[in-house]
Amino acid sequence: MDIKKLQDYQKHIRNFSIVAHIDHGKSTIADRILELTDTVSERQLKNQMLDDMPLERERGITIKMNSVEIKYQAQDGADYIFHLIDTPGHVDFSYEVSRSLAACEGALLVVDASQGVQAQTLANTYLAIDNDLEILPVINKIDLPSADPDQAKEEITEMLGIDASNAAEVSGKTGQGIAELLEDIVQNIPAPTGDLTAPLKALIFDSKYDDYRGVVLSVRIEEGTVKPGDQIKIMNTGKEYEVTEVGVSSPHPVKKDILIAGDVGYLTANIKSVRETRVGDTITAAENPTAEPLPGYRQIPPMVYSGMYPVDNAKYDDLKEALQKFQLNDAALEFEPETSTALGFGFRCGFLGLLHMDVVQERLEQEYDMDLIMTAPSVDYHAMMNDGSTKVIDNPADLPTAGEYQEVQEPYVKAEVMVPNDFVGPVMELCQRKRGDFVTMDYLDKYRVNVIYNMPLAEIIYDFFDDLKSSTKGYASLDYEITGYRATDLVKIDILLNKQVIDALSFIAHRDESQKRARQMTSMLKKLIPRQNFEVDIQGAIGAKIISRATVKPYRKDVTWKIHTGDPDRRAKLLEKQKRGKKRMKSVGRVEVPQDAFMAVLRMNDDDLNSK
Ligand SMILES: Nc1nc2c(ncn2[C@@H]2O[C@H](COP(=O)(O)OP(=O)(O)OP(=O)(O)O)[C@@H](O)[C@H]2O)c(=O)[nH]1
Repeated sequence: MDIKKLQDYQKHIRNFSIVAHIDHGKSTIADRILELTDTVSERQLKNQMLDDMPLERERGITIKMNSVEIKYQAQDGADYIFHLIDTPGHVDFSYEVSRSLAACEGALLVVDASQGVQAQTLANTYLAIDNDLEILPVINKIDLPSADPDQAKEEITEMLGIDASNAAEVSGKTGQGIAELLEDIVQNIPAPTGDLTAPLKALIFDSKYDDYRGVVLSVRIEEGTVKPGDQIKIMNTGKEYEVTEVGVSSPHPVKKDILIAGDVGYLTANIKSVRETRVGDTITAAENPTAEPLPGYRQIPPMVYSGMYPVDNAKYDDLKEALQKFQLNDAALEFEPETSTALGFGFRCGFLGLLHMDVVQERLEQEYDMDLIMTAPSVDYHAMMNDGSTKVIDNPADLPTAGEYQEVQEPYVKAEVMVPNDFVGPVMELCQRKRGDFVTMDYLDKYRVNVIYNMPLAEIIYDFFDDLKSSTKGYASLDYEITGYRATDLVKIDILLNKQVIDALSFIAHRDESQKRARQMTSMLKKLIPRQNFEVDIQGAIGAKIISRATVKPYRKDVTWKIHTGDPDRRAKLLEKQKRGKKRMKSVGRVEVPQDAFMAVLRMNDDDLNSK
């Protein structure tokens, strides 16, 4: 091994991430960089190359981060190696941002020239600062007529304390300024400095299960080197493996002979089981281990829980296996078995937020071919029991009956909403309606205000974000963090179908709102539960007291009655459609309940009730 050569190579590495507020153009800029450096040929370059999961493309959001090795010949004539690590932009995924930043020396801070600094810009910049990264401000979308790069620079300097006077001005759309940005990266982001001769010390920042190669680990080598044939040890578990392959993603896997301190790449070592590695663990050499592991990652607790059940009860084991595989790619997903009298055997799953929950459900259905019923999301409550113990309730059905506990506490968040002045009124009105307590209001500049409220997490996870967008014409941005638990006056509302309590439909609400919520829920269920050949009686109850009711009338004839004499093709199609619809139905007692009904609690907004 020629150390001099490797040291010289190391000096030419630049590891960086792109951080931004959602939609400010991270992925677009990444694409332009890939294109300009010929990392991907034009034929290969699909829009937003880094977002390779179908779901990401569909939704236009970056969910899992990816790293790409880019070769760049700078104006000084030398060849540089960039490792660009993409990060997700949604609040639900900030834990992944933090993970990817730990693998970098620098970050491009992308700010939309027409929007300026927004909530997630602040949050992500703080994560970058926490990781001691060199931050390069980049003003994007300068092609827009509404762009005001000087204003954006001023905001970065004032609000983040980062000198942005020399910030790159680019357009991810037209490619303007990207060439200069590449030079900026070479000049301003420091090269990694890890000791090449020290024992191996590498951080696992992501892992992926591959049917052929087993677990593929994304690693950042901090010290030493690693190559195929080396014996490695995972420090957390003490387990040893022989490295079978190392390489980089470019963005497709490219094998390499060796990875050295400063490299960001992948490693395989016949790691078979889902539970053998954890993102955040340190890898070292088995024979000559490093003294101390790297700091690792904070385990981010789930914020939202929901029951997940196979539509077909016989698929329980398949679902278990799918969840286990899935969890390898998604350290934030938690699950444990649970049973529901209504739905049978399933799992209680913990998610980072509603978007995360949707993403997990959709991917399990698409990639693992599962048909799932999910129950309404809930936060976890703490019940202070009469005997002095604390019971954690992540399933509303488990809330003990009144009298058995002293009080129930719910998680609270500090919510920061950044809005233009004109919308302060509607934002405050909304926060108040969601049981928020006003904390303070900071005027950021002439135009914008940061409004801070303490609010129950349960109010945020439902439709707060959508309501916020619609009451501010999309101008507001939201950031929140859990601050603790508070006792509030909560009650459990049970839903009965034909006099039978359906545990999967129970939910928890504030007592002041319980009557309204129960009414909304029963009328929503009336709309969602299809007619059956008998009457379905829907009731909302607190304990034994019925507080709302609705009835689904029986149907008279089968759906094809209108066209009995008509086209047989159409009749067949209609029956097929009906059958497909059934896939997502669950028989609860005798009543067929569709998936939507279990999510009805999410759709009980005021408009629906007012329209009654
Ligand atoms: N006019 C203009 N539009 C841009 C520019 N850069 C990005 N966009 C558009 O802005 C939108 C968001 O861009 P993305 O690159 O997906 O944003 P992102 O920050 O990666 O978003 P997430 O991955 O969801 O966090 C897309 O519709 C882009 O086409 C630009 O320089 N000019």
